[in-house]
Amino acid sequence: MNSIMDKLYNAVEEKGVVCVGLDTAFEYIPQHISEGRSVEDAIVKFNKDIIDATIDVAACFKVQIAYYEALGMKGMMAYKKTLEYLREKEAIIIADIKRGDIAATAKMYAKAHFEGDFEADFITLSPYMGMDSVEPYLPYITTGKKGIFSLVRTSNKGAEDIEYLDTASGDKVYHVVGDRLMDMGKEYVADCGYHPLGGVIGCTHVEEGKALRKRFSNMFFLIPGYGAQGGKAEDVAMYLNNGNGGVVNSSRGILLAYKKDGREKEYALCAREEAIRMRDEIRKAVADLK
Ligand SMILES: O=C(O)c1cc(=O)[nH]c(=O)n1[C@@H]1O[C@H](COP(=O)(O)O)[C@@H](O)[C@H]1O
Repeated sequence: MNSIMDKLYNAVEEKGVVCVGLDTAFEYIPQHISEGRSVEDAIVKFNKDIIDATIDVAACFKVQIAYYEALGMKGMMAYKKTLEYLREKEAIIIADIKRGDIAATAKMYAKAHFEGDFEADFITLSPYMGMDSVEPYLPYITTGKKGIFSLVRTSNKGAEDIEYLDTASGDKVYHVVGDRLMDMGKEYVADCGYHPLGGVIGCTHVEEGKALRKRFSNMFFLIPGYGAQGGKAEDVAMYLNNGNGGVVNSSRGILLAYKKDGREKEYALCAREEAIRMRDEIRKAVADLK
């Protein structure tokens, strides 16, 4: 069986590491698109254009649910239609929902985002309620069709507040989280060598890149922080294994690429150019590491 991890691994081999972040704030949409359309239609039109323009150069798409939830029902309709379109195009979908709750509730989140209107291939989780808050997702993971990305070491400054705390063993809290995921994931390692309990590892603290890659050798990384948050291709290259083993998200950097040269009418083409530039820059950084 071609599991979701094998699909993601193969997509990276074929298309590179770029994960296009559909964090579509309504104000990002150029006026000629939003004018005369409902909020829902404008978001869907913008997202479809970005998807069409980047699908052959993106390993996957990450849809950040907050941007849609913030708009109420019309936002959630746009979210549903965006996921439907991605599925129609056979794109790999990461739903960035960052859930974390007791097992009974987590079971409902799993159903909500691995089935039905909001079905995605991967979802993001916050593991801070412990591994019993992650276990309810396993029935979906055992099918080989679904996976998760749990926060491990995030890209924000506040990562230092809790994730960086020292534990009695000398490890940081984020090491312990990663170890637990590695332990839980070992039963599910796919043919490509990675298991579907991936980790979110921001690329804004470069000094740890190599160490994390070594310690969590068969954990697939979702790497945010490139571009708008200051992460560089040289940093990202260290979080990868020969250019695979992770996908690198860029949201604002891709969606707002048109603003740099005031090319509003060409927003989709600008997104494509930026995704290609990013892909090639990271490929070069990986090659330079060797
Ligand atoms: O889980 C995430 O995706 C995530 C984790 C993290 O540590 N940092 C982080 O920025 N993110 C997400 O990655 C995206 C980054 O967006 P840009 O900074 O615009 O590229 C947003 O959707 C964030 O919610």
